[in-house]
Amino acid sequence: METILSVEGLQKSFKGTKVLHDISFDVHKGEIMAILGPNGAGKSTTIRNIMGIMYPDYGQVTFHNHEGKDIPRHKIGYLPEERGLYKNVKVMDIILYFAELKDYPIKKARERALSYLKKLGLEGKENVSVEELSKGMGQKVQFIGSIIHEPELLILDEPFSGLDPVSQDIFKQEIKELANNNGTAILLSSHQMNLVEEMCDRLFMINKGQKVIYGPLKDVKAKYANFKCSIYGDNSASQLEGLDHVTRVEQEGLTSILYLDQDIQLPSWLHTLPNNLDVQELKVDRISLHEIFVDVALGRSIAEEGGSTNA
Ligand SMILES: Nc1ncnc2c1ncn2[C@@H]1O[C@H](COP(=O)(O)OP(=O)(O)OP(=O)(O)O)[C@@H](O)[C@H]1O
Repeated sequence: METILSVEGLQKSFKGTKVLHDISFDVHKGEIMAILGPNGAGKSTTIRNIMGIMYPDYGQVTFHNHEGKDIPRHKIGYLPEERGLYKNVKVMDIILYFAELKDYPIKKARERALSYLKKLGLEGKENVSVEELSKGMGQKVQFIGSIIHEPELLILDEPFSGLDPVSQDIFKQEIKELANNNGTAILLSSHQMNLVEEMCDRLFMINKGQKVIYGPLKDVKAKYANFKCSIYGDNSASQLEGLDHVTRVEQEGLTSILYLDQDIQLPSWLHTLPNNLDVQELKVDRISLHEIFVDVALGRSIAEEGGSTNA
């Protein structure tokens, strides 16, 4: 697997407060790598250090064999968290402006722009002024601007925020195609865990500027996605909490969710359930990436473990 971007031992402080502690990860050609974490975890600061908007106090960023200020940034595409386009400029002109900034041939850029406008449902909008677009439409134009020059590495900071579900699906599809068909290395920051779970190959989760989890999605799920058992029936929380292998219980109405520990053997555990439990319905699932994320954000077992899988 060819490494396109390598981040090693990144540290950054603002006014004496350390917000990044020893952040290290790679992004490979043709993969979608997610950078995840609660608000204020340090995702955007990491991305800004990669983009050279600021430089780290320690550590380094390597793109192919280029480091720091020598990185050829025209080979990188970037959709920043802060959205913004010049208002009284036509859609095509702003996209061509992005292409020009990256030294990309204008004729080719125009053809690509028309094709992407069509793909993203903005056919015929090329001569419309940016101020006449809705927020979501503007975001699509900015997205096109970030990929118009066929970047080898694409960094997307919260690409789905503010998009309706249909547009989210279109973006998701497009991002997957860029990775699978064009071999673009993609670093994606997002809070939409369901989308991340459907898209990413690997993930890097940080909390308070520190690595918590790093590895392929399937390994992360195998390691952290414990079973949970939902029971519909009239049961007391204290009885359920007393059952073997139950780490915590959440109740809403007559539904109880029992979170189970890693050591469980499911068939034998089901046999140990006492006969006096009221079980009208019972379902067992693995917890989702969303729940793994919530565990990390709330400092439950995963964060305490400071665990990582092998990337
Ligand atoms: N320019 C700055 N000056 C001072 N503190 C900053 C600056 N930029 C970020 N921070 C602080 O660094 C920490 C990490 O912020 P960052 O924006 O990287 O988090 P994030 O993970 O992207 O969060 P969110 O999900 O809310 O966008 C926060 O405590 C933030 O207040």
